[in-house]
Amino acid sequence: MTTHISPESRSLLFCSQIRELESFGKTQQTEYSLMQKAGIAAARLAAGILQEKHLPVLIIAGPGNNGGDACETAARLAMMGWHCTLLMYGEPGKYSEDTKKSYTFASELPLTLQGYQDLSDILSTRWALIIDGLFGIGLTRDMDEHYAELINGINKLTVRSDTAVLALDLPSGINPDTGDFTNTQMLAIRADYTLTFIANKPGLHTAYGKDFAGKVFVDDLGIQVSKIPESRCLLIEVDIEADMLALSSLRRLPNTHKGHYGHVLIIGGVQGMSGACLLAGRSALLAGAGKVSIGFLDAAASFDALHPEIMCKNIRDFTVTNEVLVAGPGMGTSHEAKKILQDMLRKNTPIVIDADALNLIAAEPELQVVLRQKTSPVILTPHPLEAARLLGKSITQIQHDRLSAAKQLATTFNAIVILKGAGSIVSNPNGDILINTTGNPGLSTGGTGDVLAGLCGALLAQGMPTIEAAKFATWIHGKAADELVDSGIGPIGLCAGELPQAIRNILNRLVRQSDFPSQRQRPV
Ligand SMILES: NC(=O)C1=CN([C@@H]2O[C@H](COP(=O)(O)OP(=O)(O)OC[C@H]3O[C@@H](n4cnc5c(N)ncnc54)[C@H](O)[C@@H]3O)[C@@H](O)[C@H]2O)[C@H](O)CC1
Ligand SMILES: [K+]
Repeated sequence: MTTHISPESRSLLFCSQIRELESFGKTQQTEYSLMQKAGIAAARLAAGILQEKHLPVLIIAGPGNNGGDACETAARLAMMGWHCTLLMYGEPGKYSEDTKKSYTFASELPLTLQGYQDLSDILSTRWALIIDGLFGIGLTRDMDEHYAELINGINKLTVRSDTAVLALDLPSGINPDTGDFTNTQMLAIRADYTLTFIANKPGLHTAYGKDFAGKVFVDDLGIQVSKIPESRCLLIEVDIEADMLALSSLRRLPNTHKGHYGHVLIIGGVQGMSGACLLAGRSALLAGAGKVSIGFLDAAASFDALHPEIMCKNIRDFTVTNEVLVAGPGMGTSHEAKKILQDMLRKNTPIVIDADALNLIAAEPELQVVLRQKTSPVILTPHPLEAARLLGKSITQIQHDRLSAAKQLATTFNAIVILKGAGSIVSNPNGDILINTTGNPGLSTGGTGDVLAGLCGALLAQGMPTIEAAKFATWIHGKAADELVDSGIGPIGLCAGELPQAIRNILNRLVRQSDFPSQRQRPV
């Protein structure tokens, strides 16, 4: 039996694909059923979390097969000597065959079986670990009152104690495909760890799923790898070996000059918003662009006191030839801004479109036509509100299914899209989707989007292919924030202006590691 728990399973499968694999798995003759394998893997992980100390564990079993996984886990933990209380929902008479077997197995072992009628003892006990087997991928309706009471009670209990929560398959209440809640009450069990079965799932890595899943582990339950469909939805991880080719575009040969590393032109900066352009420009500079200019829409700053290397002019004084454009930071949405953007979109150069440039495109069908016709590389970097404007939807609709929104933007505008937010989505018009793994709430502050746009521009300017530039920029931007937080800078008070130096460190480290075979290692 192969029960291998890997924290790094990058392929993400949708619910319909998991169901197919589940059906296939059931036809395979093996010593253990899928449910038994799930229980064995979960008990093993729980033992690791508890560091083998035999403390009280609460296992919650719901009415479906997720509840069966829970019974199986409780049974295995009881056999290993843990003090288990199994809180049962649902009626044994209505269980699936597998769940019935697991329930019978558990009920014959030394553990405390409890019904859900009175939660007062449950919610006042100091559990070392709570295992959530209430609902898995089968939950589609709103929560009945007794489930709502349990979920609220568990979340209140764990927020003020050191009780750890392990979710089986997914935190109950989270949609496996989208990361949104499955219910209009916005209820889900908040987990510290999720052990997901058969394959990793997109909903654990974006939107509310990212908040509620904690650290994700994957167990394939021994399903033959050859049966697992090739996924078009992957987690972004930078891997020195696998990303060698993309990183090679950042290597520098001795006999080169600034012209080899491209010229990034930031376009924006109306009166009162020039800081956005400075942030984007500084980011492009520290991310390695050979030359950086800012074309201000209003009176230009004469130079950037922090980085006098950046050339500052009025945008009307530029003749655009082969620069990489970053349009939008602090651009405003005036008629003049629209005209300039229209001009820039017509140039046959790569362009990163952010902030007000996105708002202008959302409001002006003429600009949409020009954008769709572009043949040079385009990266759009909307946050959810900008995405909502571009698609004529509400933010709630965008966040309800971030993957579909990013996909729709990419196909509508024939561009690579980075939909920002917890678990940023990178979408390719060909249908491939990436979900970012780095970043933290320290990024929820003004100017971080300008830094991302500048970074995208710099990577394009240095010759990285468009999809790679979007992927690396998203990952490195989040990683920079993670490293700043690790060193005590943030999440509270992390400033966008602190990101470019951290980005520079990461880029140089990645290139160094990919350059010298002896130093190759994973960039963790
Ligand atoms: N089938 C297998 O061999 C394996 C399944 N695994 C686990 O099973 C779940 C999916 O199981 P399923 O029974 O389809 O769904 P759930 O357990 O999530 O529960 C759905 C269950 O609950 C009922 N229900 C749905 N919504 C509500 C509601 N709001 N109130 C009350 N009841 C509700 C619904 O009718 C169903 O009966 C999967 O996630 C895995 O954890 C394992 O992978 C092992 C193999
Ligand atoms: K669950």
